[in-house]
Amino acid sequence: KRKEDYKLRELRIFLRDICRKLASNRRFYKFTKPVDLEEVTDYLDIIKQPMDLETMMTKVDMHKYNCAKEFLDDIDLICANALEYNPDRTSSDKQIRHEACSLRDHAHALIDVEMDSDFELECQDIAKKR
Ligand SMILES: CC(=O)c1csc(NC(=O)C2C[NH2+]C2)n1
Repeated sequence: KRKEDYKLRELRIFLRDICRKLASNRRFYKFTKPVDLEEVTDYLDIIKQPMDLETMMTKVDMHKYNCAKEFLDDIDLICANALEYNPDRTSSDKQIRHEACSLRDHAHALIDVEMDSDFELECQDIAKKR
C-alpha cells in the first residue's frame, strides 16, 4: 500500500544515516567490510552467517529491512560473530571483542535516541504483514 511504502522509505533514509555514522567511526573499522576469506581462511568453518556494515547498507537499499529491529538483529549478528571467532584471552582477541560490544551498544543507543518509538511500532506492524 502507498502509505506503508512512504513509511518504509523514511525508515530506509533513517537506517542509511545510522549505518553511515557507525561505518565512519574508526573504532568499528574491522566491521565495515566482509572478512577477507582469502586472508582469514578458516572464517567460514566457524562463522556460518557473516555480516558487516557494507553488506547492511546494501540490504537497506534492497528493501531487506522493514523495521529498525531487523536492522539491529544484523548488528547483533556482527557482534556475536566477532565474539565467537575471537574467544581467546589474548589482547588482540580481547580488543576485537571490546570493539564488537561497543558497536552493538552504540547502534542500539543511536536508534533509541534518534527513532520515534511509535514510528518503529508502525514499521514492526508492516514487517509482520510482509
Ligand atoms: C570481523 C572479525 O571478527 C575479525 C576480523 S579479523 C579477526 N580476528 C583476528 O584477526 C585474530 C585476532 N585473533 C584472531 N576477527
